[in-house]
Amino acid sequence: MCSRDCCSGPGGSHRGNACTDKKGAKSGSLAGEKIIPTPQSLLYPYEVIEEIADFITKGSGMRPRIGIICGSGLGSLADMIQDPKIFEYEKIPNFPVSTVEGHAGRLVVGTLEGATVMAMQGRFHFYEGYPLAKCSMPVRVMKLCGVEYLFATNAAGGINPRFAVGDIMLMHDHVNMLGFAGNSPLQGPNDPRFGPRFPALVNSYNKDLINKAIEIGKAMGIESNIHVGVYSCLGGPNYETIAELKALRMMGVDAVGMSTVHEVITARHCDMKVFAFSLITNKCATEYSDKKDEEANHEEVMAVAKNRQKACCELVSRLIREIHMASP
Ligand SMILES: O=P(O)(O)O[C@H]1O[C@H](CO)[C@@H](O)[C@H]1O
Ligand code: HPA
Repeated sequence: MCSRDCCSGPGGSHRGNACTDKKGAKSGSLAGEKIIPTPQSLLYPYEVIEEIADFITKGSGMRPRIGIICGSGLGSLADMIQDPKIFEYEKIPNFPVSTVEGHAGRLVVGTLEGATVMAMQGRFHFYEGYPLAKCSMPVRVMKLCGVEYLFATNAAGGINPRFAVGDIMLMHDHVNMLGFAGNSPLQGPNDPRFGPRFPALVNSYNKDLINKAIEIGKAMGIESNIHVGVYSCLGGPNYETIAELKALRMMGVDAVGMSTVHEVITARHCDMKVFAFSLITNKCATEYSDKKDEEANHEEVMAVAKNRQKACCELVSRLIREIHMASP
């Protein structure tokens, strides 16, 4: 019997790290025992994620229901949390550290608008040298802490010419460029305690939450600054070339960044409801120009995020209030 609970009954076994059921059919992803498994999904076995989640729920005395990932310069989303219990990433067992400016590197657990929440003030990016499974590992920790809703936020460059700096794009879909290149946070043997081997990603972004956010934008008087669109994640850390931006636009991408997609994939794999938005911190040039001020830079990204944090905080807190009021 398989000790990881992933085989279908007696006789199930692991060959290498692949899981075989009693008929010998593989439920993991390895083609044969002589193939060295990709370390991706094996980096954090279920039990390790469980230990981290226990550390947080016992340390905070809470089982949060909503998880928030703060984008670059949007750490103030976590500052709204009441009675916060703060966990520095370096003190959480087996947690990576944040290396990017604007990502403080701490987990904040508490209440917001009556709901129990946990927020990551600092996310992990592929370009920091972390594999995607490591970047999105905290989403699985959230799941085992009890989180049902993931709120993922990011700073992004606007490719859609209708977008202005400071606008908010509610994500209704994504183009996973890292996936096009054969990379996924779910790569490697699958542990069905998290989710299925082949998760569907249509309708990943919860329509009810998008509609509620649009209504909230109207109530806030910022409807002309709210859009619904498609986000794409590139590996970074370099910003995009003009040719890449033109290609993304032709593919129907409205905003581009270097995060979020792998977190959403991981969240949908374990059946969390997802709400995500991009704060447009810069307009992406799609024509060649010598003007230095048209080049994307992280200082501008941070400055715009700081300027727009109030609107982003209000949108998030109002939406959480609605979720909490609908089912306390
Ligand atoms: O996606 P977040 O973490 O908000 O940050 C965005 O801003 C940084 C570039 O300025 C990149 O990390 C990009 O992904
Ligand atoms: N490109 C990629 N990531 C980003 C951008 C951008 O223009 N702005 C903020 N994050």
